[in-house]
Amino acid sequence: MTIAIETRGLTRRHRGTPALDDVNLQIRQNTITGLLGRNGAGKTTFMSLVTAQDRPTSGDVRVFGERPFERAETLEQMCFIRDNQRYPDDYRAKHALRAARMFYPNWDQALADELLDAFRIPQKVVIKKFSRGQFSSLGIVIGLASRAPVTFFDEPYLGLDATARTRFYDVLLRDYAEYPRTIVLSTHLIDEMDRLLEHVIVLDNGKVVQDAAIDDLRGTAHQVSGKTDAVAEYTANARVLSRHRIGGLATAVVEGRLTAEDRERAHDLAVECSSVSLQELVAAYGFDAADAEHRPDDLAAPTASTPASAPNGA
Ligand SMILES: Nc1ncnc2c1ncn2[C@@H]1O[C@H](COP(=O)(O)OP(=O)(O)OP(=O)(O)O)[C@@H](O)[C@H]1O
Repeated sequence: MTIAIETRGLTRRHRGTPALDDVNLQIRQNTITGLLGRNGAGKTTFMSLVTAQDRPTSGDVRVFGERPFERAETLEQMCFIRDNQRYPDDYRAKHALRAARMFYPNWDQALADELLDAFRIPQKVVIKKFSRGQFSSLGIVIGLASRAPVTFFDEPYLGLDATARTRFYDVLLRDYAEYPRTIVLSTHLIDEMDRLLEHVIVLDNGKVVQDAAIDDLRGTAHQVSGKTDAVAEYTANARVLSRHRIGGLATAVVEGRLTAEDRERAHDLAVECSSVSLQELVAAYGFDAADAEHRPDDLAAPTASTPASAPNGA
């Protein structure tokens, strides 16, 4: 197993406030990893640090064993597609592609041409006049045609219509199958993109709260809903990731697989247990107990049933 990206104690602070806090991760070569988490969790910061677009306050980043900063051989192996990419005012799509072709050693012009057509990217309009979706599409074309051994897509779908998003997912899977490489995607469209992902990293407040193969992650938690008292009793000894209450009814996401014993207890307490989607699970990891305390309709989160070690103190 080759490690493509490794970070140790990776920390980035802005005026003392951590955007990324002591992150220790290993991302395997030739996998598609979803980098997930709430707004401000640290996803873009992580990608910027690994691609040497920003420098850590402390800690270490290695890409294929090398420190990327000011190391051309490592930098040309990485492609980082983000929504605030800037181009010169007079640049059209062909100029952006020409620059990318010169930079990325594995560039595939035939794939770039195919995708320009497929995403209907205008040829005669300067990039600065592109619509939001056209701008995202150009990033997708460059990210895929670069065939960079390590490719980062930071929320690549902004402004894309449903047809274009589906096309992106299909082309990504097709090209990855033919040319395996290490791809890291940040996304909030988790249920839509989970079929692409083999591994998931969840960040919250700059820290890693989950790092697992997607198949291991599925079923690591379940949801219980019913009358508030009954849900409280069901969760009395459980590690609760999130809780919500509407009127006299409550829902909680509980860590742990749903066992036959759980089903029996649920039946006795007249509560309903169900599986959670990846999106619901990630939302539960980002659940903010402190916020919930201020909302009268939510159960006060930190209770005896919620061990202090739970993510976010939830
Ligand atoms: N240049 C900066 N100066 C001050 N704070 C910053 C700076 N860049 C990032 N931050 C802060 O660092 C934290 C992490 O930001 P980051 O952009 O990495 O989050 P994210 O997970 O990518 O969020 P989103 O899903 O909204 O894109 C945020 O609280 C953000 O406000």
